[in-house]
Amino acid sequence: MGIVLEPTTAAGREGLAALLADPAGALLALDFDGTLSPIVADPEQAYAHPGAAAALAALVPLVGTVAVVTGRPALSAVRLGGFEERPELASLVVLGHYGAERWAGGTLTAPPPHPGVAAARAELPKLLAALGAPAGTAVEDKERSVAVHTRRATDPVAAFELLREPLTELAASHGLTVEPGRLVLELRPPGVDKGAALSGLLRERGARSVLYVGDDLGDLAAFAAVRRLRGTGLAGLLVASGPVTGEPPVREIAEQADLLVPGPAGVVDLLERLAQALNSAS
Ligand SMILES: O=P(O)(O)OC[C@H]1O[C@H](O[C@H]2O[C@H](CO)[C@@H](O)[C@H](O)[C@H]2O)[C@H](O)[C@@H](O)[C@@H]1O
Repeated sequence: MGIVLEPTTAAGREGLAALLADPAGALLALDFDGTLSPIVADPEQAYAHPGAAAALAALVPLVGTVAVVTGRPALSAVRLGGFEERPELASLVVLGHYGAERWAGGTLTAPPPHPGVAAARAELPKLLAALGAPAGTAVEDKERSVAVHTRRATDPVAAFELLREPLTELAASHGLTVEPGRLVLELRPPGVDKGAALSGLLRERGARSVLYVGDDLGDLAAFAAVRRLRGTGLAGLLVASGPVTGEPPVREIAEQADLLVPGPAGVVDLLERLAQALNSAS
């Protein structure tokens, strides 16, 4: 079939074989930051890899469903991904805010905002000042959540550790949860995660196989869902995107993956190889 992809696990090889044998029954789901887009200092500048939208567009007519599952607001991923500029991506589904939002067919559906987010956001500046958060600590207002980034601090890991517990307490005091990620602590409403989001979409589409690609702690819930569903007969291939920007891959993701690819360029290469294999089989 002309595809050089070698998952390191038997389950991963089964997942890949099922996807190639029955593409109409497959759901391809990918995280955004660190997977389709490189990790950069400014979250507003995290544009997708130049080949990402084209690679996704090539797969749309070949597989059952193509989706992006992200912690970002869905519209932020749509914009940075350049998804709306490609008519071939009209059927792309983007699940944003860990599944709380859904963008499909150009329309966004989302629940009302959790009141705790506005309250936590209002208290953040005073708390960060009281904690002596170092220069470079940055607040990303995501509307349905608020994220505190430490990547631009002189010692990003020390800043992350300084803020971790107090932000967890602030979140809890407003009925929110803290989602840790790559040098980011996000205060967001509980009750949704990428595992529930992915499982729901798999059910909705009646998918018989799934490929999920992720790079960060927020993707672990999706990895866990695929591992659980494999026990019920769904075929699944778990791919880790990493390392990126000189950072090692997130350990738990790399450990649980069936295949490791080198960052967004490696993800795009993987998508192109899949499309090539499916085209040559049809
Ligand atoms: O679920 P994802 O699509 O992976 O989104 C997770 C978070 O990604 C973004 O932050 C990360 O990428 C930034 C841009 O490269 C980087 O500066 C930051 O250090 C990373 O943590 C995004 O800003 C967050 O809102 C997302 O929740």
